[in-house]
Amino acid sequence: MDSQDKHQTTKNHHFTQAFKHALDGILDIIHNEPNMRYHMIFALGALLCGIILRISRMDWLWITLAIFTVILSEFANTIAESLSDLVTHGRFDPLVKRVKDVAAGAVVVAALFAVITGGLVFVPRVWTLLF
Ligand SMILES: Nc1ncnc2c1ncn2[C@@H]1O[C@H](COP(=O)(O)OP(=O)(O)OP(=O)(O)O)[C@@H](O)[C@H]1O
Repeated sequence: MDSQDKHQTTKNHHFTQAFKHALDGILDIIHNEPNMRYHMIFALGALLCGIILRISRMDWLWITLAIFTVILSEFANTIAESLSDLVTHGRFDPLVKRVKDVAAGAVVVAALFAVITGGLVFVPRVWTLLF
């Protein structure tokens, strides 16, 4: 990243520049949001279980959907938090409380979807293996 890029406020000039900034965003959220790292560890666990238990193509679709739903909800949550902090600078605001709580709720709902999906896919397979 050159010094001009660091303080860029204009539109991206080409695809590689846009992609690099998108990559910066992904690395930033992984580096700065512990919850994102937990989501990724769980996702890796689900992928390993899928490989070990040889789940079907349809089950892979559900597991992938669940993983990306949780990850995207964490992106949305982080965007909401960052914009809120930008506006309030640490000052309490009831509307910001609502924004942050609703955004956090979205992550919980997505995580619930992932837990249910994982349960529906993996539990019957483990059950058949054990009994
Ligand atoms: N400026 C504010 N005004 C009102 N309420 C706030 C404000 N900042 C934080 N809060 C309240 O504190 C809670 C925690 O805020 P914070 O920004 O630390 O989110 P978090 O859920 O801990 O973040 P993360 O998703 O990174 O764990 C929010 O859900 C909200 O209820």
